[in-house]
Amino acid sequence: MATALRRLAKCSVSARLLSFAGHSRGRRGHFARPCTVVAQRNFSSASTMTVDLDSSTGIAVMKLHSPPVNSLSLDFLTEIAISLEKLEMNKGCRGVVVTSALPKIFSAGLDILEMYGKSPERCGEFWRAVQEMWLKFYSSRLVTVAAINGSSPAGGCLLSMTCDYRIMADNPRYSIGLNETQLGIVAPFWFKDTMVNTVGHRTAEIALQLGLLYSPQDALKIGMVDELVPEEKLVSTATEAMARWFAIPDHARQITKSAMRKPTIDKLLSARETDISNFVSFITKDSIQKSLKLYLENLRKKKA
Ligand SMILES: CCCCCCCC/C=C\C/C=C/C(=O)SCCNC(=O)CCNC(=O)[C@H](O)C(C)(C)COP(=O)(O)OP(=O)(O)OC[C@H]1O[C@@H](n2cnc3c(N)ncnc32)[C@H](O)[C@@H]1OP(=O)(O)O
Repeated sequence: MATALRRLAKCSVSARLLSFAGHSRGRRGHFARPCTVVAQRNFSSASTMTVDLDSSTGIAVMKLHSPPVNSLSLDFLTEIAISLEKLEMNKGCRGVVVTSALPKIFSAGLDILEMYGKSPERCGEFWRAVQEMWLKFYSSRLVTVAAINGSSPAGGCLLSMTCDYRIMADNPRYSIGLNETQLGIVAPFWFKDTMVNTVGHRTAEIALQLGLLYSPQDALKIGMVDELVPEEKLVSTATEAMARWFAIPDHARQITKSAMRKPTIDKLLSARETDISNFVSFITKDSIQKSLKLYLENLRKKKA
C-alpha cells in the first residue's frame, strides 16, 4: 500500500507547479481514486491521520496521528503529501489546518530511525519523500495554517514553516525550532531558506548554528509563529484566521504566494538529485551515524 502511494506521489510531481495560480482545474485524472468529500466526513484512508473537510466552509482539518511522536517516516511523509494532493484537487477545498491528534507533540521531526543504519538506497528514497512533502506544502494553492499543539523540533518546525500562518498553543513546556546541529547534522539549504523566509537572515543564522529550540513566547517574538492562544482554542482560532485569507480573491492570493515562494522552490527543483546524493553521502558517513546513535541513546536514556 505504502509503495503504491509512493509511486502515485512520484507521478504527481509534474502537476504540482500547475496548482499555483489557480491552474488546478481538471487535474482529477491524475489520481486513480478521485476524492469525493462529503461535509464533515473523514475521507482519509490512512490510519496515521484524519482529514475532515467541511464543505460548507471549504476548510479541511488534517490531524496527524502517528504515535508516539508523529515522527516523519517515509510512509508517513508519503501519506501526508498524498492527503494534501487530494485536497488540492478538490475544488470545494480552499484551506487546510494542520495539527496533531497526539497530546503534547505536533511532530518530533524526521524519523531518526530512517536515517540511522539504513542502506544508501533507502536513505535516498526517504529524502525524496522529505523533499516531496516540503514541495507540496510550500507550493500549495490552498491557504495552509499550522495549529501547533505541542513540541515541534526540526522537521516538525519545517512542516509548520511551509504553512502560510502559524498559531501555537501558549504552553511553556512546548518548543519549536530547527535543532539539527544539536544532533550533529546540518539543516539542508532549503530548510535554511524556509527559515530565512520566515524569521529573516540574522535570526536564522543564530537559530540554525546554535540549533535553538524556542518556547512559544520566544518563537512569537522572533516571528517563527504568528499567534499564541490557549490550547483549547487552537483549532477554532485557526479556522477563524482562515477567514481573513479567504476574504482575498484566491487568484490574487495564489499568484502572490507563488511570487514570494517560487525562487526558493525552483532552487530545490533544479538541484533535487544533487540534494539527494549530498544527503545520502552525508548521512551514511561513520561520524554522522555515530552522532545519530548517541542522540538516539540519549533520547532513550532520558526516559529511563
Ligand atoms: C553538507 C550538507 C549536506 C546536507 C545534509 C543534510 C542532512 C540533514 C539531515 C536531516 C535533517 C533532520 C531533520 C530532523 O527532523 S531530525 C529529528 C529531530 N528531532 C528531534 O531532535 C526530536 C527528538 N525528540 C524529542 O525531543 C522528544 O522525543 C519529544 C520532545 C518530541 C517528545 O518527548 P517525549 O514526549 O518525552 O517522548 P520521548 O522522548 O520519550 O519519545 C518517545 C519515543 O519516540 C522516540 N522518538 C522521539 N523523537 C523521535 C524522532 N525524531 N525519530 C524517531 N524516534 C523518535 C523516542 O526515542 C522514544 O522512543 P522509545 O524510547 O523507543 O519509546
